[in-house]
Amino acid sequence: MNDTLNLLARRRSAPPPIMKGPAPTRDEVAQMLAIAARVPDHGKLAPWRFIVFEGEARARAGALCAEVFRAQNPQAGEERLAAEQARFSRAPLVVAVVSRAAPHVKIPLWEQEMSAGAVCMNLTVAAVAMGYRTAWLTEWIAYDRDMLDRLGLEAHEKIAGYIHIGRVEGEIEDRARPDVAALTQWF
Ligand SMILES: Cc1cc2nc3c(=O)[nH]c(=O)nc-3n(C[C@H](O)[C@H](O)[C@H](O)COP(=O)(O)O)c2cc1C
Repeated sequence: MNDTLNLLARRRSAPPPIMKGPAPTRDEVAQMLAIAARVPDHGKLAPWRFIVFEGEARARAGALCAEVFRAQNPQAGEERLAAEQARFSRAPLVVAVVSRAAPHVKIPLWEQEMSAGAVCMNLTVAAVAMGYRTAWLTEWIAYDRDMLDRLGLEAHEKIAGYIHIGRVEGEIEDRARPDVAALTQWF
């Protein structure tokens, strides 16, 4: 297998809590995002955008998580609030891929949203090819309107994924993979 196939055949996610720095450099991030944006995109709409959380910005975003969580769960204990404060700090870098899909005369919403999924996967593969490990997460912060407002998402925008990126030493045990033959029909 060549390097590309080998990467794709072996890639697997890593849990953010075991991710270490250093974070990708600004140049590396720019390269990752350029590759991430190179996806099939019916109508050339670029129906997605990025929000990058790095360094102290992760703590600022975490403070928003804790604030929203506390407002909605007044009984929340200090431990839970500390976990919310740390939500964006588990990995050295988090990139939110935001779907900007909107009604269009020709291009269905579904196709625009799938393009955002492709962006997430391209970003994942680019980061892994650069020596990092990743986790594509959504969690409650992808669906809570108060949180999305605080992150500056417009009403029609959605989080396709928070791609967590960092360094992990050693191998990570794989998960069971689907039986592809059982899922494949040769028509
Ligand atoms: C859109 C999307 C959202 C996901 N959100 C979560 C999540 O919030 N929490 C989680 O543990 N896994 C989540 N996952 C699953 C992981 O990203 C990942 O697929 C899985 O942990 C292992 O798969 P892999 O090793 O092939 O990457 C999500 C996957 C997708 C596609």
